Amino acid sequence: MNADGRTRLHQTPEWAALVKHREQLGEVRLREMFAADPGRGTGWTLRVGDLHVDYSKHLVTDETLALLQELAAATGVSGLRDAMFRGERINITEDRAVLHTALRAPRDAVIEVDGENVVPKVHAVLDKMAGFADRVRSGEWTGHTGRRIRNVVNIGIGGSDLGPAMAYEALRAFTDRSLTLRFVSNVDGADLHEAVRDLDPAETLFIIASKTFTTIETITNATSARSWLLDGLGGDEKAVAKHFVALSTNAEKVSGFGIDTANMFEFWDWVGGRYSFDSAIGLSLMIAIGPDRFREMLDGFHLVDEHFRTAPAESNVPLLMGLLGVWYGSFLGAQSHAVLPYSHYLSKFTAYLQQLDMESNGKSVDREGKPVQWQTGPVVWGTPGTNGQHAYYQLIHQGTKLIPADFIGFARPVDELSEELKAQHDLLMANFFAQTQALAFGKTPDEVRAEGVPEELVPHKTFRGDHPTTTILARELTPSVLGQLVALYEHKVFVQGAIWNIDSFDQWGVELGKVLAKRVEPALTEGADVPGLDPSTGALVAAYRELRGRR
Ligand SMILES: O=P(O)(O)OC[C@H]1O[C@H](O)[C@H](O)[C@@H](O)[C@@H]1O
Repeated sequence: MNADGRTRLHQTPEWAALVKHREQLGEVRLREMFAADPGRGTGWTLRVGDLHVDYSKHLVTDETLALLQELAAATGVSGLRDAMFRGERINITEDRAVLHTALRAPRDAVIEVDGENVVPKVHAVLDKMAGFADRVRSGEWTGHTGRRIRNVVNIGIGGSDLGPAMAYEALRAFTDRSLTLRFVSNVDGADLHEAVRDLDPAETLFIIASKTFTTIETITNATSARSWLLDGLGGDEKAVAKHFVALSTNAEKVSGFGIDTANMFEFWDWVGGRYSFDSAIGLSLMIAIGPDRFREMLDGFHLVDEHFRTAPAESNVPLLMGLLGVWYGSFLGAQSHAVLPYSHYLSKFTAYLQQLDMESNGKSVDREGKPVQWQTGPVVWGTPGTNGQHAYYQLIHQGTKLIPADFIGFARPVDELSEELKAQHDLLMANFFAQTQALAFGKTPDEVRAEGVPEELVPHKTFRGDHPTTTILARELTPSVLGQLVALYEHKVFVQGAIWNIDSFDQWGVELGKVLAKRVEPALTEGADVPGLDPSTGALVAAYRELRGRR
């Protein structure tokens, strides 16, 4: 029991019912479940927007799903969801509203934070971004020497990098191919070096993306980028105004850095970094794909927001995906979750989801600050599927770990591929379907024997199967579909955080390393003493100084 009288999650009857169900269920064999219910393949599918979602290959029965839904009801998922959409301060440790859903609301929507409708502000910034993006795209916005902008370099990290970088890759086929976009995040100077070494400063626009505008990696890279620009353009400080814009919530720090706030695109503290690429943080993407495509993407997000907000529990896709994750993590002991897109364009999608999911739900105290007695967020990992097949799928198929996976694929390749390359798409998707089939149904020893395999090799060539997957299939990867996919995962993460009773919207876990880095840096550069440095790190610092040629 908590101080406020709430029963803790693992002590609720709904949790106990799932523990008991798990014991009674024993081994789940997908072959048997499909044999008993041949309609499972067509019946266990849902549709949201353009996404066809198949969950038939999961280690669950009707009863499992019913019990999970009871857990969601008992833990107040829908109440917290409604509070989020209403703009209540559900990020309790930072005392903030959580309103990324307002970023994609239509112009006439009304969403209030502290009595103020934020939708007009959202659209005012979107309009300002659209005006700027159009001017860059048309060549009307020129650099300091009057040349048109041909290169856009986004400098940001975490939520100020991963979203636009991922979406730019995802929507490459919709981008203006005459523009070069690059993303710099790492404070390793090699990142900026490689990004600008072949660019002409006279044609390069830097977008400095930082919610707080205090992130040391970003400010350091932005300072170096400014030097590179000024060196290349003869040192006239006035050049900065034509080559630097900022995306931030912090006007004071932006002008302190030397960027005119007229060239700043604003967002607000109720937008979490990892939920921000549909805010001003998406400016680089908007320049690449144009404001109309960007709006299509926002409408895709909004469509899934509305689905999550209004669809009944049994057909609510983010709710279902969240519950399945809770089942595997909290009741079947899965530690990780693979996301495997069968699309080259989604090559950065899983990396993007890592921040979304792991920074949100990587928590070990509940909303009341008590240690959790249950598993929280999984390790999220994966790369585009076919590449993974030739690398780590072995472990998924025949290793000892339970790894639930999401397979994401598309029926059509992008239009601009040649006919020959388009024809390869069927082979790509044949792999997509074959893998989920093999994972679910495996290959029995008898099937292996029937192929004439010598007895001693039979165990090696047997596939147990029963590896659970969700299949998400859409016609093609458009801006709208990308928005739908991201919103689906945002809300999946929300559902899990709500059930586990953790604050999915803070990220205190990244703070300690930042503080310690600041403390250690003078030891590396000047050999200064670091008070309280532990012996292991102290010895490593000494070795570093020696290798670096500093004594
Ligand atoms: O956008 P910024 O304020 O520069 O923050 C960039 C990133 O850094 C932090 O360390 C947080 O962990 C992330 O949530 C955030 O997205």
